[in-house]
Amino acid sequence: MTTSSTSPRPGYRRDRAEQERGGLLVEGVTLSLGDGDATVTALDDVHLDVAPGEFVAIVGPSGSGKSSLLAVAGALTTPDSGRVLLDGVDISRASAREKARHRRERIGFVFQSGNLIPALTALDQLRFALDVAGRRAGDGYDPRELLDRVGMGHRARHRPHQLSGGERQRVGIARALVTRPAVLLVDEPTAALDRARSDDIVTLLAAETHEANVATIMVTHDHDVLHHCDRVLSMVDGRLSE
Ligand SMILES: Nc1ncnc2c1ncn2[C@@H]1O[C@H](COP(=O)(O)OP(=O)(O)OP(=O)(O)O)[C@@H](O)[C@H]1O
Repeated sequence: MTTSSTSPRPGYRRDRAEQERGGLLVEGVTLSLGDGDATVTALDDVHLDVAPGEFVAIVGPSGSGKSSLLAVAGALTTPDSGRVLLDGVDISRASAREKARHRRERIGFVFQSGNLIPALTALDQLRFALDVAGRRAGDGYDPRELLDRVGMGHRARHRPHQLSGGERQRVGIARALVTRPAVLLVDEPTAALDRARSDDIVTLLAAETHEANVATIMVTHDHDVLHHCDRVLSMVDGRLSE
């Protein structure tokens, strides 16, 4: 697809000043993976603008580049070209140490099945995330209040093996949000859940995106939950479109 100055790029909604103030801006990002003849263009001139409090879903076939986009937006992979701005700061060219700091302090990740630490209670999962980010009491959300907010206050002392899949996912969402990140990156959150639980979890993600005023990107194959999202974008062959 060709973009020109007269046709807005997919995912661009806000003016420059707003983009500089907050949220996530992916600007002309290209990423190749592999070597020599086996090189694949995983991301091909991708533009994406997600405002604070906005919930954006990305759908697309297997191998289209969705995970690559999350990796670039989460400062896990450095793009070949383009920029990734978090609250107006370009994180794509930061040093490895700076990127790690952004991941701990400014970016929340939610994975398929919660990815909780087996030995820790639900409450300690959140406390640990605050510790790792170097946060003190009052700096970030109160872990107990946040567990209540995601409907898990009554499971605060339970360990992951004592929780259902949906409950683990709720704790995973609370853990990702406890540091008050600017961006929440969510990878297939409903893959391990039945339809009713899936709907509950994405309802919660939508509510928390607005409550925490975080810029959320969710990659999903689950078309039944898309009505909870503010915007749905498609990824095909490394290109993003509305
Ligand atoms: N480490 C790698 N080395 C080489 N090619 C890779 C590597 N990781 C991914 N790719 C390729 O990059 C392209 C994009 O992959 P990506 O995992 O981002 O797609 P996806 O849309 O997330 O797929 P899925 O829905 O199956 O998770 C694919 O063609 C994939 O084969």
